[in-house]
Amino acid sequence: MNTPVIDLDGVDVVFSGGAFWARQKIHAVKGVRLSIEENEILGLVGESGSGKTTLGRLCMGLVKPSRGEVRFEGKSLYGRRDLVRAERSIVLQQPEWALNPRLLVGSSVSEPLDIIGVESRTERKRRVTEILERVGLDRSFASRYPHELSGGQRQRVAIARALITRPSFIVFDEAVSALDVSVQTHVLNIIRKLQAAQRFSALFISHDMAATRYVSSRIAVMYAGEIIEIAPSVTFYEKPQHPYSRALLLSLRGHERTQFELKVANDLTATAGCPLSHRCAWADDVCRSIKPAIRPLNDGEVACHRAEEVIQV
Ligand SMILES: Nc1ncnc2c1ncn2[C@@H]1O[C@H](COP(=O)(O)OP(=O)(O)OP(=O)(O)O)[C@@H](O)[C@H]1O
Repeated sequence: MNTPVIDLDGVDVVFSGGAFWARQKIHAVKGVRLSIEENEILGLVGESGSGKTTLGRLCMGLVKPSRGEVRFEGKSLYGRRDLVRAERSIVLQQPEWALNPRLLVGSSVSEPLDIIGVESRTERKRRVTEILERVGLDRSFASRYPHELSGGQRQRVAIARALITRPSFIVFDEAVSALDVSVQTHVLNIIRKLQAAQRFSALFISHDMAATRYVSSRIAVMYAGEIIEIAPSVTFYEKPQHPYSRALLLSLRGHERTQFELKVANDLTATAGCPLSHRCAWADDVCRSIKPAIRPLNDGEVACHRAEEVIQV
């Protein structure tokens, strides 16, 4: 088997939060084991505050694990100066964070070429034109300023900037969430086409289950810092194995009543058992007292004592 592009091995992240007179520990990521294979887009879904962005930042080497290890192409991401930054890129929700308002689009898009030492003006121009065309913008956009563009066009420029060095791994963190639905579909199609052309691997972080399905080959569900289900996209959307994943999908399909109280977001009441037991209609005494470990089931992995029964219904 090939070495995964990204490999998280038992990773924890603990932040210090709160006011200085009442510091508290925030356990944002807990014991995560996850790998992203070559040429794969892994979708990461979960409620606000579940730890998705922290996981994305871990994969970029922007957050240091408090425990465990993050490997990029088999090598630890930390303490290594030889890992080239241009091999990993990130696309955020607000393209404004990636684009300098005082720079022409062409200059913003070509900037990352400095990291890989592309100095020839002709070559830089050629690469900018090529990548702009790949995101559906003609060469005239290179001589415009970000404020002259629509939100969707700005996000396409941010994607072009992230991809110009041909990174092998990209994090899309809520990259289409701020766009109108019709523009969203257009940008998702561009991501799919670019992935097919440049064959990068990616972590696609989103609240939006439909957008995630559209681009991802596998789905991971996060809750309170933990991965509670991972499965191939096809089977996940047909037959999710965790009651929480089922509830997320039912709410997507417009069902208001699910076995979960999805509205009680971030109610992380401490329990010795399953962290979801206080919200789950399936929970029994075992769920309330013993924490389920994530385990293989069918063609995925799930952290639920009663998953075999859940998938029968
Ligand atoms: N730098 C930080 N310092 C302290 N706490 C942090 C930091 N970054 C994140 N957190 C906390 O870690 C937890 C997970 O946050 P994170 O942003 O990873 O979640 P998320 O699932 O991406 O949420 P959202 O969808 O709202 O962006 C939250 O409780 C958050 O407040």
